[in-house]
Amino acid sequence: MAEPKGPPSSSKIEMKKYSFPVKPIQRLCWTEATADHLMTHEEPVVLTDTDLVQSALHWDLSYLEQNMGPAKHTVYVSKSRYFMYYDERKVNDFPSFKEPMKKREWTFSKFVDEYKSHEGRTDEYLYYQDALTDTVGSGIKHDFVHFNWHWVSERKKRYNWGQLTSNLLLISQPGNITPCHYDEQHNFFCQVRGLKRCLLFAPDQYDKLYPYPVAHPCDRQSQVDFDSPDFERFPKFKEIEGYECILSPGDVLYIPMYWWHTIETSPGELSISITFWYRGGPVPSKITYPLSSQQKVAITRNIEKMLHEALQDHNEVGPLLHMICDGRY
Ligand SMILES: O=C(O)CCC(=O)C(=O)O
Ligand SMILES: [Fe+2]
Repeated sequence: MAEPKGPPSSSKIEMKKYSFPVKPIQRLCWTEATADHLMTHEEPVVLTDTDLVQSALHWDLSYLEQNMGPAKHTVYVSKSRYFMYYDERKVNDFPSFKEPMKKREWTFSKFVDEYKSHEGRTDEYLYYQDALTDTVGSGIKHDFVHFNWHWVSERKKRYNWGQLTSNLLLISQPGNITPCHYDEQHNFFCQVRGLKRCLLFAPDQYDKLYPYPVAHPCDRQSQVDFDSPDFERFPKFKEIEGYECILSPGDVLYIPMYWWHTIETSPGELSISITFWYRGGPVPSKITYPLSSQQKVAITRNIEKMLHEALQDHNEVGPLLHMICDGRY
């Protein structure tokens, strides 16, 4: 079968230029054997023809404004185009930590008003990021019920994933960027409106991406500034190699658990996306060795958490790890 026609490449739609090498993420009709092979091996793939969120492809700001209901929703406000996630529960342990963005709780119509008044501004940017819940009005409930739940639950069973945890609705201003991080869940990332460029890095690139310590509010995020990498602090970033795709409406990107990703909205237009996040499956009854990079990342997280818990001070974790390793391993 011929490869399905794809959206434009990043070189054709003015997006950020990076110096590291990237390979294309394959774009395949979900019924193809190669797509199934990639998913089975927890490798990313852009799936076409899933109809997963077909019923949402008509969503735009005015439809959402009329149908989202009166509840409040989370909108992040940032002084730059970067929206780095941080865990509010960890902020108090790091007194010098500066929140990279502010969290606001707004009704949808307040968001739309703010969105319109922020168009063209270069001092402040907005990014709506909230879970779809049953507070939404009947129009959106209807669209939600008509997502391709049959298809997605068949995928969950086939790949032995755990339960669906949430569907995050992401509404981005043109040009917004989510910096590089990994999540501890599998994700069917669905593009509904506009274009997004996704750069992914395999879990074995961990040492080249220098994540913040687990106790830090920016746990799971890379410390490397991709626009001007500090090669003295992060020398292995010079060896980074990634994968790239551009998503257009109807595309579903499988982002496997522990795969790093940074996502950029095209500068041309607003973007709407919906995530389907699934927990990892149960530990297999027969473990094979050597362990995968994913399993090793899980181990490092547990070691860091255990030391933090035992020492009760995140400042003591590094020195203890050095005491164990320096001159020994
Ligand atoms: O689309 C984005 O800006 C970020 C999405 C993301 O990180 C995710 O779905 O895991
Ligand atoms: Fe993510």
